[in-house]
Amino acid sequence: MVRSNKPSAIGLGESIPQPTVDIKDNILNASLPTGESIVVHLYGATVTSWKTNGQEQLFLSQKAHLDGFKPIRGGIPLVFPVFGPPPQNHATSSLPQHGFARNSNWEFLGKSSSESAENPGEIAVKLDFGLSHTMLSEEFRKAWPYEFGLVYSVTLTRSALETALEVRNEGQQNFEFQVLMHTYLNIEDISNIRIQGLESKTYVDKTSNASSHTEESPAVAVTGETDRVYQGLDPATPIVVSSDEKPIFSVTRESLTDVVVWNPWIEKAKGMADFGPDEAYKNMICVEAGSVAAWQTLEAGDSWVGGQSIKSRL
Ligand SMILES: O=P(O)(O)OC[C@H]1O[C@H](O)[C@H](O)[C@@H](O)[C@@H]1O
Repeated sequence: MVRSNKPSAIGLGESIPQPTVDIKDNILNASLPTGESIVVHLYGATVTSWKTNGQEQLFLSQKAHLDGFKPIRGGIPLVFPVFGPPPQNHATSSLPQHGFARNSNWEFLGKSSSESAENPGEIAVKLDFGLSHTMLSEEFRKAWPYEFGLVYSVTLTRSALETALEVRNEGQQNFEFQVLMHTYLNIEDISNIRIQGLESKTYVDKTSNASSHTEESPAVAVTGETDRVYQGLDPATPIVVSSDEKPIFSVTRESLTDVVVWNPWIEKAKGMADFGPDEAYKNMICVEAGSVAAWQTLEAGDSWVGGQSIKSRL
């Protein structure tokens, strides 16, 4: 999205209402003058709420731990530097499933607001979060001893939620990483949901021995446990989630060519201690933009940026 670099109206004597940003107990609340809002926990830099028109767009388990005890079950946990259980004999082998970003304490780097170039008067707010090797627990630093810096930007506009991650290699050694924005979308009823934009793409089905398939459906329905890694997608082609044939979310990406579609369904939902209530699997679908089918190599001194933009209730 193109925005003007106009400075914030505050102090200029202009009357454009500005976003509000509060931080309390390591939780940030930001809202736009038009009413849209987000909540971000410094633990994991996890976005746990995104409201538009008074409606919650992200799913958060009622049993999610919000005290730093374990990664937050819901919202948008960030997966880095490994997706899933780490492979053996790899630099990430000693890390937990999905790495350390979602279970480390990030710092708030600051906020900025800007005016939409397309719709003057429409204000967006961007919150930046940082995590570097010096901030990791000793355990994580030992398990992945690279000198890195992450800057995660969460931008709330009137029509979208954008999340972007910059990965910097600040050391002398190259490193490999995977990244994923594990977005839990809030839905009314999984039986009415269809996902478009995946047809003819190859996917690995993690529920059946990582077997490889080609998606045949132009509108994928979720009728049982689903855990698929779709690969090699064009990031500019939106993944559209519809309910009762009405589009409710559209996800475009930048530099993220894989998309994971996950729903734990009945048994797995019951088996997760932090997932609740049991039937809540009907109210969520994870559409996760990432780069996970292969490894990104980042050379010493280089940086990489990837992100997603989610539009809701289109
Ligand atoms: O339980 P978690 O570690 O949060 O992982 C939750 C899920 O994340 C992704 O969607 C993976 O593809 C699934 O295999 C995994 O079950």
